[in-house]
Amino acid sequence: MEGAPGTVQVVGAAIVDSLGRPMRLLAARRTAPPAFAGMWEFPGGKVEPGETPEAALHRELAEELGIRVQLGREVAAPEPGGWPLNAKAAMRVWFAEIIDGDPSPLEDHDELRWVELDDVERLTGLAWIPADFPILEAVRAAGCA
Ligand SMILES: Nc1nc2c([nH]c(=O)n2[C@H]2C[C@H](O)[C@@H](COP(=O)(O)OP(=O)(O)OP(=O)(O)O)O2)c(=O)[nH]1
Repeated sequence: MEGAPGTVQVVGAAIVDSLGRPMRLLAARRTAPPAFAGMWEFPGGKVEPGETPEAALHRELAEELGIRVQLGREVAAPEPGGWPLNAKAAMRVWFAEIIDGDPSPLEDHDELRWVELDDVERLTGLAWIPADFPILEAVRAAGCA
């Protein structure tokens, strides 16, 4: 599904240790661009023309982290295009569990960290991209449901 016209469609993964009983979330620290370098995010990226959002997410996770995942449910977002990131972009986020590979920061990240979902202080204490905080809250709420 395409996002709203003129909107850059971004996809991200809330990678958890187990889709059935998520306890930990994998946070990734960006290396670029300078405005986002050092900030934590949901690994993912932009959907390319002709690509489905799910295919884009699988591609990005393979490129960036060297993993294959099983996607779980989508983290319900306030708009069909997903979570607003800025004036031009919105991100849809899916839960995901690793089914192959050991995640490593191959591209775009310099550190990966598993964080307990119920350790709110530690999780929200990371310097996430500001637009990600509401998403993080929804991930926690959905994951702990
Ligand atoms: N991947 C990701 N991007 C996010 C998050 N939060 C957030 O505001 N963004 C923004 C940063 C970027 O402006 C945009 C995603 O771009 P990207 O740089 O990850 O996309 P990409 O891998 O396809 O990169 P490129 O081809 O444009 O170089 O969305 C997040 O949690 N994950």
